[in-house]
This record gives sequence, structure tokens and C-alpha cells, in this order.
Amino acid sequence: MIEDVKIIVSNEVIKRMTALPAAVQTKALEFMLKFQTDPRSPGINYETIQGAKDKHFRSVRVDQNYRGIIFRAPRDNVFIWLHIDQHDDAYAWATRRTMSVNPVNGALTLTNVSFVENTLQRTAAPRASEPEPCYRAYSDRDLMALGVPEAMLPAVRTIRSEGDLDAMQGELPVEAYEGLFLLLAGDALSGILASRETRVDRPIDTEDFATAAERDESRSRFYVVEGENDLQEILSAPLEQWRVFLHPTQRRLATRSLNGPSRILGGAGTGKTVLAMHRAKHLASGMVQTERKLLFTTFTTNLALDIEDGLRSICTPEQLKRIEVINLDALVFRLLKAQRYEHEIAFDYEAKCAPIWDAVMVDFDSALGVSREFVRDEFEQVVLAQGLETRDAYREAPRRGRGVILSRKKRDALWELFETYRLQLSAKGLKEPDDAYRDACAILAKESAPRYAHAVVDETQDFGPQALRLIRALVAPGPNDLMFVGDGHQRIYAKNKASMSRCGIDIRGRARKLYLNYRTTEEIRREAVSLLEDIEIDDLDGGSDEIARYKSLMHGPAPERIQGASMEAIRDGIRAFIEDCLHENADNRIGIMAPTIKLRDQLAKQIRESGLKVATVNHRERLSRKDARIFAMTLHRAKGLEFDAVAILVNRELDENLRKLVYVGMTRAKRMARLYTALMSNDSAPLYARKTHRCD
Ligand SMILES: Nc1ncnc2c1ncn2[C@@H]1O[C@H](COP(=O)(O)OP(=O)(O)OP(=O)(O)O)[C@@H](O)[C@H]1O
Repeated sequence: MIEDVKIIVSNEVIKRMTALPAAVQTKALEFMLKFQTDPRSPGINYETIQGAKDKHFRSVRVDQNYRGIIFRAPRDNVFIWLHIDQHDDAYAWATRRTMSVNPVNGALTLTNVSFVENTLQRTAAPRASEPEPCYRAYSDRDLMALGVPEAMLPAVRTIRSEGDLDAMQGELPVEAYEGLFLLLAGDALSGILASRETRVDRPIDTEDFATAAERDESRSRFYVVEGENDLQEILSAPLEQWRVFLHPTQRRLATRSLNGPSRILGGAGTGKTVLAMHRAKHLASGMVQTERKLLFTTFTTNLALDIEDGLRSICTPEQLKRIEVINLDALVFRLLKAQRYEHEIAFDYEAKCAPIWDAVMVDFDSALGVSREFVRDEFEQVVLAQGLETRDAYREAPRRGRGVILSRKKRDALWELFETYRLQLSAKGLKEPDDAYRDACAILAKESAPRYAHAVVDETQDFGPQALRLIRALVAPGPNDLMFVGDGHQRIYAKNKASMSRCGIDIRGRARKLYLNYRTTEEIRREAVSLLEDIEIDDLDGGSDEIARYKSLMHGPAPERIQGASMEAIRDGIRAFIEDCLHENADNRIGIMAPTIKLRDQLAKQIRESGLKVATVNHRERLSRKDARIFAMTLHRAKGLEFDAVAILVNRELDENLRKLVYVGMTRAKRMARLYTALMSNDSAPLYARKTHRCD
């Protein structure tokens, strides 16, 4: 690598590398090495391209048949490798495109000029009944501020519907597509630009490709080569684009300095975990003293293990040493154990707490006019959530969202049950996790220094108030202290609804959103979202969230919903579904999900009996390291994972909780999804309940 030269590679080249025949790949890598060492080397023969729209495009020879397309900037020795293909296709590709710097937001942009010309021809004579163009109210400068390349403006001006916009998605930079659909959804331009922190007030030198390449918008699609080995490292896992090419908002949120806690919301698959991992890497790289680490925490053990693997693939060993990845239950367990805590934390409600609760509830007086379910909810959502310890505190406690007003007399009667339950639990050496969390908080409060330098928290929606208070207590308030990512739509532990501000976490001015789904097709996303219609979703901070603004970047077959099938029909259907998926690509991974362990096992057994190998995903397992293609799991366990195809089986009506679980399950699918509702049977009783093990 030489100092005065800037070498840039587009994400398209990196993606295409994997699709090349093996022999060509070797040649392409050889070329990459030469190019990276010195793109001006006499060994690289830059040929002009006849008929090219951009006079700075050149072709280079990769092997007998294959050509690379390079953009050689007019100044500053900037070389951008844009494309690789067979000779004629590469030339045809190059003649249709131009490179430029967006004069308003300063991003590097590649435009398909033929696409623009074709669009203009096709839409030259609009029919009388057509709606007005969508973006008439916006100036060219407005649209460019959102990221629309100058050369694309005429095409964007022909958009008259969401469908027109979607048809243009592949030709637009991600931030432009996102900005345009947010405008269509009714957001104000100023609001979009402000939340993205897009600067439009500085003069842009449109010939300065070197500076443009460094901007967050450019870096979502162009990689600036920095060291000898980094390209090689990227090419070792070329499909894992998230390691290198972040959405501009992801990059900004990962790398900027924040004056306190932040919260990032985003629907399923919008890259929250990816952002959180890059945030951890960024903060770890800047940590000077190392006795206090960065805590990366999440809800389940499995996810913590996967995140550990993800971090290992993007961090240096030095950075890794400064990060501790652990799920919060495990952290609390360890913390209390070190203090010789005399209670066992009853993480498994069903086995440990339920018998005691049921025994206490024998004294329940139905004359109180509330159900047994209500009493348990009251205990979890009011007493445990607020950490109430005395009858007086319960008498005074706010009971927002509980729906039923309780007189003092009724509260006193309930308190007796709660107190007895806690005493009996304690007599057996047990503590409810929420109470144990509170004890851990009290221990931390007495310590002279906070335990961690920063915390990054994934799946925040599943942390209740006590967990949030504990996280707050683990890190001292200050710049870059806490980052939370989450999604209320995916809350599958219903009791854990919390408001961050009420737990001492002030995110005002530091709340952001991610909108683009990188995992799921738009068809699956829509089907999954339709399950949540009419369900109110919160924003983790006492407000509400909505799902209308999310979009997927990919398309595929519509998911199927099959109702009322017999187990035999389901088994045969899922088998055919699996075969289709493996036929498409033998390396595809398929997730088979059910709400209970019993149903999961029943299904897995049937599929195994039909001759296929099925791995069961259990607690504390790294999915990424399992040697299997078909995985069976509970819907709870599916959280945070992803598969090429997903088949879900439920055997009772979709109530609100089950709908959320199925939403989580279905959005694990990248390409294909199917939802079966079995014929209802007698044993279709509570599938979703608090009684599920915390980590199942
Ligand atoms: N900038 C990106 N470029 C390419 N792929 C990305 C990017 N960000 C995320 N992805 C991919 O999108 C998928 C979803 O990302 P991630 O798991 O971070 O989303 P999430 O919002 O945490 O999802 P969920 O809430 O559903 O668990 C992953 O396959 C990830 O690799």
C-alpha cells in the first residue's frame, strides 16, 4: 500500500467474488493483491471503454474472460473497483453507469443512467387517472439531501406510488430509498434529516472522491482499504456484509460520542444487534484503562454466545479483552454468588415457584372479585416490578395499566397472599429473579466504584424494571455510558414491560430508530406485521411505537398460512417445504418452531421419522456451531436467530401473546416462511404462559 493513493472497493465486487467460478476467484484475488499493493503498477493495464457514459471508467483484465471495472477519479489518485464480470457483460455494465459525489450530502454514488432513461421513456405519457407524482413538493436539493443521486432525480420525480418507489429500490442508495419511503409515510423532511444528523450546510467539492469516500453514507457501500490485510479478511467472509458495510445510521450511532444513555428501536431484522456489536467494538477501541470492562448483555444465554462469536469476527484481540459478553441472569447469579448470597434464584418458575404459589393461592378468596391470573399478574407487574416490600408501599403504589381499581381492603387482602408467598419462598431458600436483581442492586449501591465502564444492551424489550435498574447501577452515569437496542413488538416475556426513564435512564435527545430490514423479505415482513394489527406496542420508555415505517430490502415468495391441518398433513407439508428449501440451496438452514417444548419435540420426531436429520436447539447452545441444516426449537428460543426458511406450528388460537411469539418466529426467516395451525386438540391448553422457563 502506498501513502498517496486511495484504494476503494465496492460492496458489489465483494459480494460477486463468491459467485465467481473457483479458478476466476483465484485470479480475482491475485488481481486484488496487485491492485491493493499499487493500483498504478505497470502490470495493470487500464483500458478505456468505448461508449462509456463516464469517462473515468476503465476496464482491467482479471483473466482470459473476466474484466474488472475501475473508476479512476479525476484527481488525488483515487481508484474505485466497482464491478467484475465476463468481458461483454462487464463492458455493458460499465457503459450504463456513472460515478459522482452527491453535491448536497457529499456521498459517493453510482448511478445506472440507462435505468433513468428507461424510466423516463416508460413514464413519458402518464395516463389521465394516475395519481400526482409523490415528491412534487420537494426541491432537488431536498431530495439530494436524503441521498438521491443528482442523475437519479428525473426518475425519482416520476414516482407516483409506493409501488413505483419499491421498483426503484435496487437502483437507489439505501439512505435515499429509506428517506423517500419515510416521506411517503408522512415524516417531515427536516425530521428525517435531523434524526440522521445529515449535514447539508457545508460546501461539497464534487471532484473530491477521497473525502467523499470517508462519509458514513459512502461507507455503506464502499470500502476504503487501509491495511495490508484488511481486504483479505473481508474476503474471507464476503457474505457477512454487516462486518464492513453499515447503514449510515448504524455507523453514526456506533461511532459517535453520546452524552448519556441512548435507545435505538427497530423492527425485526433492522440491524440492531449489528449496531450494538459495532458500538461495543468502537467503545472498546477507545478504552484507555482496562480494569473496568465494557459489558455487552442480552436476555438469553444462546444469544450471548452468538454475540460473542459475532464480536470475535469484527474485533481485534485487544478489543475483545475489554468486552465481557454475558446474559444478565448469569451476571446476577455470579454477582450474588460471590457475595455468598443465601438464596437460590428461582429462574425456573415452573419447577421452583409454581408449587409454592399454588399452595398459597389455596387461601385465595374469590369474593375479592378478581381472577387468580390477575393476582399473579398483580404480583409480577406491580409488586415485583416496583420492588415493593411493605403493605404500606403497596397501598400507595401506582398501578398504571392494570385495568382494575383495587380498594385499600382488597389491596390489604392481596398483600397478605404476596407476603406469605415471599416468606414461604424464602423458607425454601428461594428468591424470585426480580427480587434477586433488587438485592444485587443494593449490593452495587454500597460499592465505591461502578463495575463496568460502559454497557451495551441487546433485546432490551425483555428486561423488566429491576433489570434496567441493575444495568443502570453497573455503570456510572456519563458520556457513552449505556446503549440499549430493542423492539417492543418482540417482547415475549409479557411481564417485563418497563419504562427506562422510571428506572433512572434518561434517553431524551438520544433516542433513534432503524427502519430497513436486512434479513427478511418484504413479503414475510408484511405477513408477520399483519399478526400484530391492533396490538399496542410500547417504545420501552412509556411511549408507543409503530411498525408502519419499516421496510425490507429483499423480495421473495409470499409466506403461507395453513389452517386446521392434521398432524400427518403438517408433517408431509413441512417435509415438502424443507425439501424445496434444500433443493434451492443445499446449504440453506431451516428453523422449525413451536410454542412449547412438547409440540416442538412431537414435530421434530415426526420429521426425523420421515428420514431427515433434525437438531434440537436447547438452552446454552451455539447454533452457529451446530452441524445441521434443520433445527427444531421453541418460539422463545428462536429469538435473535435467523434461518433461510422457517416453518411454525401452533395448536391453539393466536391470542396477543402468541401472535407476538409467532411474529418473532416468522421474522427469523430470510426467504421462506410457513405458519401451520393444527387441528385444535384437548391438550392445546396454555402454550404461552409465564410458566415457560425464563430461557425457553
Ligand atoms: N448494514 C448491514 N448490511 C448488511 N446486512 C446487515 C446489516 N445490518 C444487519 N444486517 C443483517 O441483517 C440481519 C439482521 O440483523 P440483526 O440481527 O442485527 O437485526 P436485529 O434488528 O437485531 O434483529 P432482531 O430484532 O429481529 O433480532 C443479519 O443477518 C445481519 O447480518
